[in-house]
Amino acid sequence: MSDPARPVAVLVGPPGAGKTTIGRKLARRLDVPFRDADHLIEDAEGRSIPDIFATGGEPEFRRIEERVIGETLESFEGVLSLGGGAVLSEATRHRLRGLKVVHLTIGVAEGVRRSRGPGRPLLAGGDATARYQALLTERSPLYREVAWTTVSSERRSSGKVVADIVDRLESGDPHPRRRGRRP
Ligand SMILES: Nc1ncnc2c1ncn2[C@@H]1O[C@H](COP(=O)(O)OP(=O)(O)O)[C@@H](O)[C@H]1O
Ligand SMILES: O=C(O)C1=C[C@@H](OP(=O)(O)O)[C@@H](O)[C@H](O)C1
Ligand SMILES: [Mg+2]
Repeated sequence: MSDPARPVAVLVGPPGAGKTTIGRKLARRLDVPFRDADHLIEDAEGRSIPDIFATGGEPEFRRIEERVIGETLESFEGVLSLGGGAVLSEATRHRLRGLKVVHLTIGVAEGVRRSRGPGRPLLAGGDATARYQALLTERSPLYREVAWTTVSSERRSSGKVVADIVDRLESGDPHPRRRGRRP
C-alpha cells in the first residue's frame, strides 16, 4: 500500500506573520501547489471571512475552519498556509502531528502593523495591540506544540524567509546552525 498523501509544509503563526505571502512564494519556489485555508473556507462557503464572523460569530468560523483543514490535510501534497487561529482546535493540532509544520514568528508591533484592515475581524477596532498581545499569550504554546521548525519573519524579506525554510526542508534539519559559525 502506498503512503498517505502529505503536505510538503504547513505554515502556522499569528496574523501578519506572513503565512499567506510566504506560503505562496515557498510553493512557487518548490514547484508544488499552494492552498490557503482562509481562501478554501471562503470558496467552500461562498462568503468572505468577515461575513462568516458577522453572521455566525467566531464559533461558526472555527467549526468551518476545522472541517476544511481536516479535509485538505487528507489528500493535499503542497504548501498549506493556515489562519492564525487554526491551532486553537485540538483536532487540528492532532492532525498536524508528524507534519513539516513551520511556525512563523513576528513581534507584536510589526504583527499589528501588518494585520491592519477590515479582512481580520478579530483585530478590527479597539485596542489592536492589547488584543494581539492576548492572542499571542493564548496561542504561542499551541504554535510551539505543533511546530517542526520556527522561523522569524521580523525585519526579513519574504525571499530570505523562504530560502531559510527551503534549507530546513531540504536538509531535514529543523534547527540549522548559523552559517559561518565554527563547530
Ligand atoms: N517578510 C515580510 N516583510 C514585510 N512585510 C511582509 C512580510 N511578509 C508579509 N508581509 C506583509 O504583511 C501583510 C500580512 O501578510 P500575510 O501573508 O497576509 O500574513 P498572514 O497570512 O500570516 O496573516 C501583507 O501586507 C504582506 O505583504
Ligand atoms: O488569528 C485569527 O484568529 C484569524 C486569522 C486570519 O488569518 P491570518 O492569520 O492569515 O491573518 C483568519 O483566519 C481569521 O480572520 C481569524
Ligand atoms: Mg493569511
